[in-house]
Amino acid sequence: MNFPLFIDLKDKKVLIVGAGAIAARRATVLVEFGAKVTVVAPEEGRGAWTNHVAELKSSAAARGAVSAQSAKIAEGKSPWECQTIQVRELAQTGRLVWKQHAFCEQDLEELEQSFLVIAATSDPAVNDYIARLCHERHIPVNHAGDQGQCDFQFPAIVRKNPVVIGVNAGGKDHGLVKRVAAGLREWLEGVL
Ligand SMILES: C[C@@]1(CC(=O)O)C2=NC(=C\c3[nH]c(c(CCC(=O)O)c3CC(=O)O)Cc3[nH]c(c(CC(=O)O)c3CCC(=O)O)/C=C3\N/C(=C\2)[C@@H](CCC(=O)O)[C@]3(C)CC(=O)O)/[C@H]1CCC(=O)O
Ligand SMILES: NC(=O)c1ccc[n+]([C@@H]2O[C@H](COP(=O)([O-])OP(=O)(O)OC[C@H]3O[C@@H](n4cnc5c(N)ncnc54)[C@H](O)[C@@H]3O)[C@@H](O)[C@H]2O)c1
Repeated sequence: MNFPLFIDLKDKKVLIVGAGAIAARRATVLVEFGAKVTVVAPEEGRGAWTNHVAELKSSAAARGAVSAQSAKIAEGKSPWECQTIQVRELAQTGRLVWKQHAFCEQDLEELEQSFLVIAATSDPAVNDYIARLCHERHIPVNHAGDQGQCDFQFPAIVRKNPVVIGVNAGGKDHGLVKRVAAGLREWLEGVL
């Protein structure tokens, strides 16, 4: 069972390696909490994010909705599904710095200055390598493809100022986490 530590991320450097769906989901949340995020990746991902965007578009078109986002919100989808912002847009609007190349030696300094690191590339060997670099330097790392190499996990976040709730199931059931968070969001609306 993981301990829910509530960390002040304001102006702390976070390095995310990879720019796919997972990286975008994490970057969106971290930026919102004030972290100074740098992404290192040659291009945006073509994995889950591409499917997600295609699904958003077809669902919006089917409903004749004004925007894909509003269609999803109307369907009661979770915030990550509605609100995740792509890495390119976060970079273009100055909310993070995107170093557009594959992770290499010149990024070591960035890694060493980071408070947290997220290894979320589609290449397991690169993720393993980043996790190892972090473990050797005692920098907390989240490895998107292997929970055994993670020092911390991402919770589902429920928040209404000033309350923040993080939901986690020890990495055993993200579907359960999503359902619990959805229930808590509804409940929090009623009590605050
Ligand atoms: C809470 C949330 C936060 C977030 O990620 O932003 C979260 N996952 C969310 C969504 C989500 N995750 C996945 C999909 C399917 C589509 C997709 O691929 O994107 C979706 C989307 C959906 O379900 O709609 C697939 C998935 N997830 C993990 C694996 C690997 C594995 O299980 O090993 C796989 C692939 C294997 C599989 O498909 O089973 C692992 C993790 N997911 C975690 C958190 C961590 C601990 C969770 C726990 O405590 O159990 C951990 C360990 C990551 C970590 O932190 O290291 C967020 C809901 C936010 C919300 O609703 O507000
Ligand atoms: N934890 C979770 O919730 C979860 C869910 C699904 C998948 N995963 C894992 O997360 C990984 C990423 O998933 P995704 O859907 O975001 O992938 P994706 O394919 O959409 O994106 C991969 C990203 O990695 C980048 N990349 C590849 N090689 C790189 C390198 N050498 N240096 C820097 N960047 C590099 C690509 O440019 C791209 O931006 C998957 O491979 C899988 O292991 C985790």
